Amino acid sequence: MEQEDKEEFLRFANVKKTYDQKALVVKDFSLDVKQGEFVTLLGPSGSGKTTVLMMLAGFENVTSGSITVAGKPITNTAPYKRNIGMVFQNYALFPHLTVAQNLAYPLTVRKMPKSQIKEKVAQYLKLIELSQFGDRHPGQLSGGQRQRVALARALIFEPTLVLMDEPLGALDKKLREQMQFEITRLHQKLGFTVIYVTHDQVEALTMSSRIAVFNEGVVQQYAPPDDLYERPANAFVANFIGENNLISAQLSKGAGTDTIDASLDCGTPLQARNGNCSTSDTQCIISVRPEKLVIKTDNQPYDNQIAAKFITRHYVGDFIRYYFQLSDGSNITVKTLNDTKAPDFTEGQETVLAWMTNDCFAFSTHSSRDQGE
Ligand SMILES: Nc1ncnc2c1ncn2[C@@H]1O[C@H](COP(=O)(O)OP(=O)(O)OP(=O)(O)O)[C@@H](O)[C@H]1O
Repeated sequence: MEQEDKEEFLRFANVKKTYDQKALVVKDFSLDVKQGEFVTLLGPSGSGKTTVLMMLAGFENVTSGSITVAGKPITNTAPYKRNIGMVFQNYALFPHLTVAQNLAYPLTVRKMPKSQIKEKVAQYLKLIELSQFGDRHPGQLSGGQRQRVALARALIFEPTLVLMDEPLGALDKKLREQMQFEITRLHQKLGFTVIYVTHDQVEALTMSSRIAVFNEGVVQQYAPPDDLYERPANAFVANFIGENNLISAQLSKGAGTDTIDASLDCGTPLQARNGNCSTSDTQCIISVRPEKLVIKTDNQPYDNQIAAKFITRHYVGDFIRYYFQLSDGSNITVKTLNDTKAPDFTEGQETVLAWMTNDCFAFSTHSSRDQGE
């Protein structure tokens, strides 16, 4: 990937933050971002994502640790001198100024000559395809148009770093998708570095070059979207990103190796890839995604299989979600494409589910990265 050749641009090193001098809301945050990357912070509510952005922007001080941009510490630099663009969910446009005046504002405060400002505003209005709307006020625009103006205003002074905190949170699904496309297009065209916060996993997976999954102020995994989805580092990430069946099991052998033998609590033996189990683990959590499970209808061989009882199925349009129960009462979900092969069952009917070892992980039961590590 071309990003690999680039220098580290932004670096958080062991950043900690407390608001009340008691509890750390950011416990030990370290992250390297390369120039031009699109990095998303993803995590449950209250895990410290906005706090990290605020410290980077300079609106909150850092309790300890350092933040450097292009090798220089910025923690003592005033916010307006950090040259960082910001986009928030609520647009934050000046309602009494026209669209063109809103765009001109960051250039005026930077004392750019008037003729250049005019040129630049026209260029950015064109970039966001709102050339005809320069004389309107924000109140005369749709939500999507307003957010495009907010985006252009954050970019017009050519910041090297742009922070976006839930920028599309107020938009409906269709507009959101259009704006995701728009932000990606501008990012590719202009080459700035983005630190993005969202609750929307699909948004994070489709837009980011790398995602940092947060829990309780600590990064659990920092990786490109496909790695995160296909190779979660621990049970927290496996559970947080996408859907997963997480089933408790006993380790039989192989905890120090790449492939593990285990038996589910219902007694069924299986093989799994070693997610992060060590030789000290005796129990583990088996994770297998619903779309990797197959409802057996023929004799095609699979590495693992298990008897299950059909409970119900939900029609979701392009796919069907089946709910089954294992003999120990635990539940398991299967997702299949809604095609002619999607089977029908009656409630309580016995069937067999199957999957490949490669699609299945064993994770330690005490594996999430926390402050103790
Ligand atoms: N100004 C503040 N004063 C005191 N505590 C704060 C302040 N801002 C945030 N917190 C606390 O810090 C923790 C992290 O909050 P933060 O907003 O960074 O999380 P988040 O991951 O962005 O959450 P969300 O996804 O809900 O926006 C929370 O427990 C929150 O209550």
